Amino acid sequence: MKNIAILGSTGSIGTQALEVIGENPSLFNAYVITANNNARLLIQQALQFKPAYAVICDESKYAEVKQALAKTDTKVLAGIKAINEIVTDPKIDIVLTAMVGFAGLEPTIAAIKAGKTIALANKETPVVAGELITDLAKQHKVKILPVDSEHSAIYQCLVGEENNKIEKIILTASGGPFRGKTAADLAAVTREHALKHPNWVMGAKITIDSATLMNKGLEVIEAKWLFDLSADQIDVIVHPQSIIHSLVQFEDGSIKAQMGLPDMKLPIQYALASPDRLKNNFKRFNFTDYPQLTFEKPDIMTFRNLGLAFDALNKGGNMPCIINAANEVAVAGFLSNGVTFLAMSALIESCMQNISFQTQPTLDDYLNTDKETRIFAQNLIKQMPAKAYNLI
Ligand SMILES: NC(=O)C1=CN([C@@H]2O[C@H](COP(=O)(O)OP(=O)(O)OC[C@H]3O[C@@H](n4cnc5c(N)ncnc54)[C@H](OP(=O)(O)O)[C@@H]3O)[C@@H](O)[C@H]2O)C=CC1
Ligand SMILES: CC(=O)[C@@H](O)[C@H](O)COP(=O)(O)O
Ligand SMILES: [Mn+2]
Repeated sequence: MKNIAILGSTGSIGTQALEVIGENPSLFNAYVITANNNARLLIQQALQFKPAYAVICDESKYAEVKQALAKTDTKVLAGIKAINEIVTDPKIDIVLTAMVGFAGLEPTIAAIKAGKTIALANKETPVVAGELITDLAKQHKVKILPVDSEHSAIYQCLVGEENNKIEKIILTASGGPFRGKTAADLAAVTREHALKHPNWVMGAKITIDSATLMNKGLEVIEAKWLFDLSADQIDVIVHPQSIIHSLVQFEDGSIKAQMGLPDMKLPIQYALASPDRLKNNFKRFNFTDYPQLTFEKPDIMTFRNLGLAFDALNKGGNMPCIINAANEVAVAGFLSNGVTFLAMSALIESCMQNISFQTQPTLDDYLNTDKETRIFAQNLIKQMPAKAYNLI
């Protein structure tokens, strides 16, 4: 029986992880669950899964959760510091990082330092601090098992290939809801359009990232660190059906792909059960339902974020941290209707040009870069009319 700490149990990945745990009660136990402020769902999950701990980040919701769980054995904690502490509990086997955004960084570091296996969904962590995280994982002999579907695909393709060199990897991208659109079309798109992903149902932030292709940019950086690759070993191909989740090309030219219907429960289950595969009743892929699997080049002239992410990867240092923070502010601004779709790339580029660059950042430097970038980006949003951004 593995004890799992699910950081972000109330989100898209978190709720699907609980489904996987519920389907395999003899293998997995939800030992810790956490939410940012969704107290109602956290309470429901605690009543159903009976974890040892339920943590609510928003301290103003503590009393509500505590009262609702008063007659249970679940201990209730509050605040982000409580998450950093609870991940070190000796009974935890795996920490599933399913929180969204930069907030995932410190709990992931705390969990690695405590020697916990990491099931990594929070891609922002390796984007911001890939070198620091992978060095720490080596130092503490900790496994980082990818949950992101593309990285899980690559990881699965690499099983049994430990002695073989990777020539390159090919990350597949759906192209998002605006595939094929021109910049003029994009000037008028709304958050409602952008939130309709063609193949996946996910949290709001990653869904917008998919629409701008920033998700693929973040995944390129994530892949660099998880698989120790250089930027020119990472290709991106648009595959609108999201059936091939990614591919690895070895030095003999042979390509291995991992395929399946788009369903995050599979990579979540694979990470939790690793190295085993578990029998399940997930819907199976049928070739005749998909007479065409198609592939095309990403349009990086229109969807500028993918190119910006490659620039950040090539520049290194704290630049990926800068694009991550700028992107989080841009996406929040777009979701609240204050920033237009095209303005998001302009905002990110402006942050890349203006925030102090550091070649060898420490954790404190990342924390400061994140703060500095958010303030700068928020000021840009306040000062400049959205229309002006649209013209850049
Ligand atoms: N959804 C997907 O299919 C995929 C997601 N990922 C990655 O997984 C991560 C989670 O994504 P997803 O599940 O879609 O996101 P959601 O927005 O659906 O869920 C986010 C979770 O994190 C919690 N949370 C949000 N902000 C904070 C914070 N500041 N401090 C602590 N907890 C917080 C939320 O709590 P509350 O509910 O209270 O707000 C919620 O439990 C992201 O990094 C994403 O890129 C990767 C591949 C696929
Ligand atoms: C499910 C998952 O891993 C997402 O990251 C998904 O890949 C998003 O799709 P695109 O970014 O390819 O549109
Ligand atoms: Mn992905």
